[in-house]
Amino acid sequence: MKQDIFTAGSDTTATTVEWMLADLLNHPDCLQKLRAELDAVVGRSRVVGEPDVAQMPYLQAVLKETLRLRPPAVFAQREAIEPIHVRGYTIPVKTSVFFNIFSIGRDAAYWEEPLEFRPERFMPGGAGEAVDPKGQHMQLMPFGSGRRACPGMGLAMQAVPAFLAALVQCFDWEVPNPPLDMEEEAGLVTARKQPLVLLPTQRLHPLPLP
Ligand code: HEM
Repeated sequence: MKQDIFTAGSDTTATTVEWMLADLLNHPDCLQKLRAELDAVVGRSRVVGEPDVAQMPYLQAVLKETLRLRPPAVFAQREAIEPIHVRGYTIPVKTSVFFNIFSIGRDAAYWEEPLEFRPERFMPGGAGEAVDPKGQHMQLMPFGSGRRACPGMGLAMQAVPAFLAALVQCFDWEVPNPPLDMEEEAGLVTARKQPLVLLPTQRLHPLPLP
């Protein structure tokens, strides 16, 4: 059980932080907006933390957009406990059924220009404004849904954006060899194919040395 929690909770969260940062670096206008929100809500005299996340709608939108476009867990699996009829097909009892979380988030029937990284779609007035990623809306279910949905989703929705926000607040990030390669590695967790190599420059000094 402990092993399950560590395995399921470490790669997923680390990968999400990496993709968030990479997508922000590819979209400097989004990075600027996030910095402006950080300056307004937190300022520069302390490090952003989990309690700030609720006051930062743009940060939350960046997280949701990353989970839509680059969900770390690409599918969820269930077993039919009785025959199910879907669109003229019958799924027999005991059949494994896979939900393609990756494709659902990129479905053009639900998401305008689905391959574009656009956190604004989750901001007030955007088409995704009311869409909750925690398994209530089928067009976005990065944590799965139902009784076996991810039990770490509440933690992830707090800790991941707080960590990313601290990276953006405390450092400027330079891409040594632009453009960033955004290819995905096939696997249980969709990691970056190439490691995210960046050069950090300190931007604020949250823990001044004595
Ligand atoms: C961005 C972060 C995360 C994402 C996207 C994610 C996604 C998922 C998904 C899609 C599932 C399968 C759900 C289903 O079948 O309906 C799952 C299961 C699970 N997750 Fe997460 N997860 C994340 C973070 C975490 C964290 C932080 C923990 C623990 C601290 C965790 C623990 C688990 C466990 C134990 C399961 C298996 C649940 C079961 O089989 O009943 N996850 N996760």
